[in-house]
Amino acid sequence: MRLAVTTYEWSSHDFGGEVNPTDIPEVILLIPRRFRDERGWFSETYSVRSCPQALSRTAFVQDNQVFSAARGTLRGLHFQRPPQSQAKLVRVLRGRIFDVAVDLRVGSSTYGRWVGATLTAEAGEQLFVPHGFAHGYCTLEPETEVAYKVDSFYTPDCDAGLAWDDPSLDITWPIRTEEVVLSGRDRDLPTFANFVSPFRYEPAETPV
Ligand SMILES: Cc1cn([C@H]2C[C@H](O)[C@@H](COP(=O)(O)OP(=O)(O)O[C@H]3O[C@H](C)C(=O)[C@H](O)[C@H]3O)O2)c(=O)[nH]c1=O
Repeated sequence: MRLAVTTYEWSSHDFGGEVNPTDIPEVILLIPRRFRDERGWFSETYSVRSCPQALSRTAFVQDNQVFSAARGTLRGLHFQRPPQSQAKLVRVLRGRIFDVAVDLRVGSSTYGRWVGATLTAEAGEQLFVPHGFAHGYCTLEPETEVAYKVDSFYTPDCDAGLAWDDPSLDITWPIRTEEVVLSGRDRDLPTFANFVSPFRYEPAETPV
């Protein structure tokens, strides 16, 4: 079941943009401020100094950049199992995506539920996906480029996933099924019904 993403203005220069708690408070939508002038604009897209605590506590170790040729390219739902689970900070360099996080933390009040947000190069929205969540996105334009930070290195032996179209997750993807472009691996991912989660819910020590 989809949970809402609510937006409110955040005018503080501390971060300089907007931070939007979603209905799963650990999943955070951020819109870094853009300083515009006659040449264009400048934005600090990531800063340990000024980002929400949940991000400044995350020691990212790897940057990824992904090009998807076709609109409707769907990557996910993926996660890495412990001890190589990953938190991710996702943004779009070109085009638009619908980005989704699914709560896999046993004991969470939102276990098995998802939040989604449209991220665009035009506005610079970012989504922070913490440990314990599956992550996936579909592109909404051709030739979309996505960049994201992760806090654990790629570890194929820990790579895992769930089916994007699992009816028990009931994710409302904003694309028609017939236009979805999937990898062979993503076509064969298991369903949530047969899933035994390696993640446990741990209440955050401090607010995000
Ligand atoms: C993820 C990753 C992949 N690779 C290599 C492995 C393959 O040869 C090739 C494509 O990998 P894959 O098909 O797993 O790429 P995506 O389908 O975009 O996977 C990602 O999709 C969703 C959205 C995620 O959140 C994960 O970060 C990740 O699983 O890149 C690497 O060398 N390093 C990496 O960190």
